[in-house]
Amino acid sequence: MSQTVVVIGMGLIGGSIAQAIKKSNQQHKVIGVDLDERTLEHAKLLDVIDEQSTSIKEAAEVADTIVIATPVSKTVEIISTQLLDVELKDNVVITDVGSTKLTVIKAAEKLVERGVVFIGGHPMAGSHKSGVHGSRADLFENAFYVLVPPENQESEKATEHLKQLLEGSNAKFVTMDAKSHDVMAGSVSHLPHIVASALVHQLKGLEEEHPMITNLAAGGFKDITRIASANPIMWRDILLHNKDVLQTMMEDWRDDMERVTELIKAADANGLHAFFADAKRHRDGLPVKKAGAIPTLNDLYVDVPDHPGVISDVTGYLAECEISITNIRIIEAREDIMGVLRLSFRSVEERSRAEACLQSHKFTTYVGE
Ligand SMILES: NC(=O)c1ccc[n+]([C@@H]2O[C@H](COP(=O)([O-])OP(=O)(O)OC[C@H]3O[C@@H](n4cnc5c(N)ncnc54)[C@H](O)[C@@H]3O)[C@@H](O)[C@H]2O)c1
Ligand SMILES: O=C(O)C(=O)C[C@]1(C(=O)O)C=C[C@@H](O)C=C1
Repeated sequence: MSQTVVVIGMGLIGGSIAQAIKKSNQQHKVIGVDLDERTLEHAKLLDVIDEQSTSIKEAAEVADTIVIATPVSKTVEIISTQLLDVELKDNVVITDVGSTKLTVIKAAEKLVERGVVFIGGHPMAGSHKSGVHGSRADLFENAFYVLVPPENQESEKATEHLKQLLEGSNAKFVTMDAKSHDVMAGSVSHLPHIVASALVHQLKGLEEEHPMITNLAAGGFKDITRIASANPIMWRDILLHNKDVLQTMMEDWRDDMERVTELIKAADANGLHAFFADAKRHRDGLPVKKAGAIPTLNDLYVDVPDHPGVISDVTGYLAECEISITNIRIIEAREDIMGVLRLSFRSVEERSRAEACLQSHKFTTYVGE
């Protein structure tokens, strides 16, 4: 049966949700709502949505499902004020995609009191890029997608409805309570974001005295600080809405840094070794292949001889095989040694096809997981 789905906030996540819904529900109508008309024009041109609107009220009135994909403070405002003034359909299901859950669920209490079903949501995948241009139907493929249903009878039916609606995302749905979500997301997403941005601030502070410093910032710094390029409004809101959890985590973090400082001061070789060895053991044991904690990047490593044109050979063969690369990086390219290329693909299937394609051209490839 055809339904109307309204997605409020046509950015990276809203656009990806809209595309995933359209992928597996061609019969549904997806209306995109945003404050920014140009964003809506682009979403329409890119075929991300069927219709556009700048009015939450007008769109929400005709919606069977509403997905709110704005920064968390706006989401809270929309839920606790704007949607309260709307004559919603009787069986409407409302969800959000915000990176924090407790304040969002709390904000939804008034709607819930009115008999509206609200299920919190958070797809655990994304990017440091924002905006509808970066959105993709497969952005959440293989990633965990957290749902926070209320404790009542209708929630089971509504949860199933959402899972079905979002089936095209190929995400792995899990349900949990808001508090547990905020603690876990605080550890694996929010605290790392603060640390990444702090590292960039530290580099900035040294730039005047050491102008060469940015040239030396190689793999490690780039890997650990990529996320510092994300949207500051989104991250401001995340910290404001996971305040209590993050205060405690920052204190624990400070204690940890204090502990390492003491080990350095005391030149405690064993203590320092244990600090790194313990982290390595734990990090190496994290589920890389499974969806989740460390999302698979679908990477393929390719040995390349050190001669001019070899990278264009690799990309050329992949183009011939009609395989798109989402990221490419030279890991080792020093003189006299074999270089290693790291290629990233959208899915494991694409990576397998790339493997076969490059092996048929006599390249040695391996999956680094
Ligand atoms: N980016 C990620 O990696 C990621 C991953 C998972 C969840 N999230 C969550 O998803 C949400 C959206 O993030 P994003 O990365 O898509 O941001 P984005 O900046 O790409 O998009 C947000 C969109 O919301 C619109 N908007 C803002 N206020 C609005 C309002 N009052 N009414 C209508 N539209 C409004 C903006 O114009 C923009 O187009 C956030 O809550 C974020 O915490 C982000
Ligand atoms: O991959 C990235 O760039 C992200 O930062 C994605 C990321 C994360 O921290 O893992 C960011 C915020 C979200 O709420 C979920 C996912």
